[in-house]
Amino acid sequence: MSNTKAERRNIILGDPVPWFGLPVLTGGSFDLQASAGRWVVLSFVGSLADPRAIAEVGELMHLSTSFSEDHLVVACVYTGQPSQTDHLAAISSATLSFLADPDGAVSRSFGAEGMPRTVILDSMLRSIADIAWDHPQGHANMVRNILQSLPAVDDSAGVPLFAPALMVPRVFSFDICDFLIRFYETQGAVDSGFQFDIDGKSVTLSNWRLKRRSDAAVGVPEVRELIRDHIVRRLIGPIEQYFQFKATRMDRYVVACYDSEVGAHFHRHRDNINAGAQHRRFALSINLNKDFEGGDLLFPEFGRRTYRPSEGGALVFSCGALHQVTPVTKGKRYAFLAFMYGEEDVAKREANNTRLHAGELQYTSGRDRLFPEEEQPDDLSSVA
Ligand SMILES: O=C(O)CCC(=O)C(=O)O
Ligand SMILES: [Fe+2]
Repeated sequence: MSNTKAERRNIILGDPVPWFGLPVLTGGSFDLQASAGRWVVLSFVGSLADPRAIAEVGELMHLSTSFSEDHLVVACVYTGQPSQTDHLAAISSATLSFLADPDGAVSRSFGAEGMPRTVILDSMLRSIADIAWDHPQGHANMVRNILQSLPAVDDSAGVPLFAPALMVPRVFSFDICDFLIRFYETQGAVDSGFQFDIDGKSVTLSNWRLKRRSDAAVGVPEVRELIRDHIVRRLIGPIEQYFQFKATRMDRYVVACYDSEVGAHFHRHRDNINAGAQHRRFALSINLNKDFEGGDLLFPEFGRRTYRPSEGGALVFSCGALHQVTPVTKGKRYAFLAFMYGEEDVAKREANNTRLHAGELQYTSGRDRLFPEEEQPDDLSSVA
């Protein structure tokens, strides 16, 4: 989303900054929302032709090499149309990227019009520093001092951080867990794709750098019923009690497997960002086994603490939360995965059908009901 109409705006320290997406000069794209959960350094350097821009970027490049990508990332934002990008490809890294802001709209929205500057964000994408090139103590000097003084994200709040996730043990019995693992092994699984938005519409593509997992969709009515029944009896209550949300719909019943043999993992993402996924409210992960290493959930905005549901236990979290699954390093992690939402989201989901690329599964309300007995036959509901 390149915000072409953005007005000039000054950053208010402490406030969240606007999310944006921009192309990376060396290929791919940068999404600010997916970069949360670490210190983010946005350096608006103006035109690549400016010799000072080259000098400032040199300083940032040097600095970026001393940090890990879980701690800090630097993105240098250029305006105009840079012609030579080969040397940028050579110095790009996990902690340093170069973004194209051809019409300067994003730079303007960060107050960088006229005076290049570096804005530093915390793990929740709120600005903690705004350093202009004309800073009296020197721009590069100030940036260096700040970056070197930043604590680990885990220590950045001054108190221990916990993700707003609900852990509910014993939703599935061990027998159901074993049954679902056998179901996965006998039914056969397919490579699990990652959703991208292309031209405003969502499409599922395979990208093993972002996600490596195999999924078996649960289509058999009796198995779906077994799952639905346990979720309704054991999980809907706690979700309502602790999150004040009545989940009445659930979809994407999948048994997933993360296999250490292929370094299975799921990179940082949010579940409700894509055009066709905005109806999703809560994500549900139920682990089906425990004999594996790695494969933990992590919510980077709340530090590097990891979360692992017990065998048969559920972890429920907001689809708006940034999360990732760490690589499985030993054995296989099996999990039942689904998304939950409510009656008010059905219309949104139906409308989202037009925001799915051809070939994506179109939604029809019905099979996602958690309380099918409450379904009103159409002919009755239309009787005045
Ligand atoms: O493996 C998990 O527990 C979470 C998977 C996930 O984040 C997703 O499918 O969107
Ligand atoms: Fe997810």
